[in-house]
Amino acid sequence: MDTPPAVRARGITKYFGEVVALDGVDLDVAPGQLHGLVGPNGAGKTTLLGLLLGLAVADKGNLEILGTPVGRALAVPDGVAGFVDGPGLYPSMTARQNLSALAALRGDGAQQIDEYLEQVGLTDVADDRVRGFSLGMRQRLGLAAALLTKPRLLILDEPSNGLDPAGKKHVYGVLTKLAADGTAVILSSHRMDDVEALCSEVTILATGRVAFTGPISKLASEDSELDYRVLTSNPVVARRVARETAGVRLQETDNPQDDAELLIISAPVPALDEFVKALVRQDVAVRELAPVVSPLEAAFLTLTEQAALTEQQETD
Ligand SMILES: Nc1ncnc2c1ncn2[C@@H]1O[C@H](COP(=O)(O)OP(=O)(O)OP(=O)(O)O)[C@@H](O)[C@H]1O
Repeated sequence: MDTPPAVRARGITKYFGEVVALDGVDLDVAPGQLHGLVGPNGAGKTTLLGLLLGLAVADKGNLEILGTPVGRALAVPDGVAGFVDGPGLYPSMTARQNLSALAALRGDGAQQIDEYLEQVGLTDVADDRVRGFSLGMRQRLGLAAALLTKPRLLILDEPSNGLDPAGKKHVYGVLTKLAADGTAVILSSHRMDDVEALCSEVTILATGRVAFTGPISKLASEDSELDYRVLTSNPVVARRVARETAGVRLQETDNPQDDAELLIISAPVPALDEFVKALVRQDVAVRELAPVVSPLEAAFLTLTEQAALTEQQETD
C-alpha cells in the first residue's frame, strides 16, 4: 500500500475573533520531505503549525495528517511531534532527567537517551539543570525530546532561533537524517538562507494565504532578474562591459569606496552568462559573483508585497 501523505490540507481557515489568521490554506507535504514555512510577522505560520500539532482546530477546511482526518478534538495526532513557541521542558530537572521523564511517560525510548543527547550535541551538559540553559540549548533539548517519540511528522517553529553555528550544524544534520529515513519535517523560519540550505519545498504565507507552495527550484525562473555583487580584477573595464552587455543594468552603490571595487548589477541569468563571458574575453578575472539576496529571499519579498497589495485593494 502507498504511504499516505504526511500532510494534506485543503481550504484551512482559522479565525481569532475578527482576525482571519489562515484563509483557505492548502498544503501538501510528502513523507521524507523537508518543508519550509516562511512569511512575514503575523502571516499565520505559528497558527498553521499549531493546527498540525493538534493545539487548535481549524474553523473551516479539511486536514489529514499521516493519512488520518483530524477531528474536532484537541490532541496531538499519532506519529506527530514538535513544538511551537519553544519546547515544554521542566526547568528544575537536568537535560537527561527531562528525557527520562518523557521516556517513562511513553514507556519507550529510555535506552536511546544518550544517543539523542549526543545527536543534538548536548552530551557535555546532559546533567546540568535546564534552568541555566540558553535558548539554543533548550531548542536542541526540545528536538531530542521530539526524536524520542520517533515521529513520522516533525513540526518545528523557528528551530534555528538562538543556535550558534555548531548547534545549527547538529540540528540540521539531525533533520536531514530524519528526512532521509522517511520522516516529514515542517519548519518555520525567518532565515531564507536556512530554508534554502535545508528544505526542498517551501510554502510562503502572506496574511493567512498561500502566496507560493512547491519546490524552491521553481521559485527562481531563468527570466527573473536578480541583483548580483561582482568583484573583478579590473573594475573599470568590468563597469564598461556591464554597460555594453544587453540585459545587464549597472546599479550605483551607496558607498563611493565600494563603487570603485564592487559592482552591483541586475540581470536575468542569460544576460549574466553573457556578461561573464565578455569579462573573460577582456582578460578580466571574476573574483566574486553572488546574488545580493538569495532567489528565495527575492521571490519572498516580491510575493509578499504582491499579496499585501492585493489585500489592500480588496479592503479599499
Ligand atoms: N491566540 C490568538 N489570539 C488572537 N489573535 C491571534 C492569536 N494567535 C495568532 N493571532 C493572530 O493571527 C495572525 C497570525 O499569527 P501567527 O502567530 O500565526 O503568525 P506568524 O506568521 O507565526 O507570525 P510571527 O512570524 O510574528 O511569529 C496574527 O494577526 C495574530 O495577531
